[in-house]
Amino acid sequence: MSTELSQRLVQLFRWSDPGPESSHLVSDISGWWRDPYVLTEIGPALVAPFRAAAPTVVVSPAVTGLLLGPLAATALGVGFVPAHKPADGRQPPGPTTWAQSTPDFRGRRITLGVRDRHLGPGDRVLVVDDWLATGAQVRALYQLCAARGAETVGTAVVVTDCPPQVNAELRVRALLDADRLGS
Ligand SMILES: O=P(O)(O)OC[C@H]1O[C@H](OP(=O)(O)OP(=O)(O)O)[C@H](O)[C@@H]1O
Repeated sequence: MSTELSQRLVQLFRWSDPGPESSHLVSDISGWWRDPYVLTEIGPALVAPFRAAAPTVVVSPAVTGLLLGPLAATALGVGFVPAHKPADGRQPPGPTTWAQSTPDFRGRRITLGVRDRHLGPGDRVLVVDDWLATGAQVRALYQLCAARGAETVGTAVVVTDCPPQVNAELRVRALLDADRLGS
């Protein structure tokens, strides 16, 4: 990744205070999307470590993944498959394979679903997301891909906050470690 991109990712990131009802700050990554350089460069930077693995498809979880995943897929010249979260209030139509995560960074067990007709044997999946905290949602996506007979080549994220052993287990490549962003 270029120094310019990593500097902009850090400079454009904000921690946001949701108010007295919240005990913690929340990440604000909206500045990344507003910057044309980041928007152009982030997809190619995410996929660069995985080009040799020849992914055939990018899979990303809703909702931020619906923006980031297509940027990565376009950079690879492959298609994109969203992992739906019915908790959002919308059910994907047609046959769908489901997986449930272990508790994620907010203690939530997230149900994720991928349309059967978009993923199957012969696919080599690159998972793409903005942030890895516990790795719970990515692990559930790996289970989901395996249930469809697809192979996972790894996970590309912008920021990882995971311990090294989790990054290694999930074959994670990140553009930034969370400690670059302070708190
Ligand atoms: O490593 P984990 O503990 O699994 O958590 C990481 C996930 O949590 C966040 O998504 P969230 O579910 O908040 O959805 P969002 O994209 O709507 O922010 C983030 O975008 C990752 O997808």
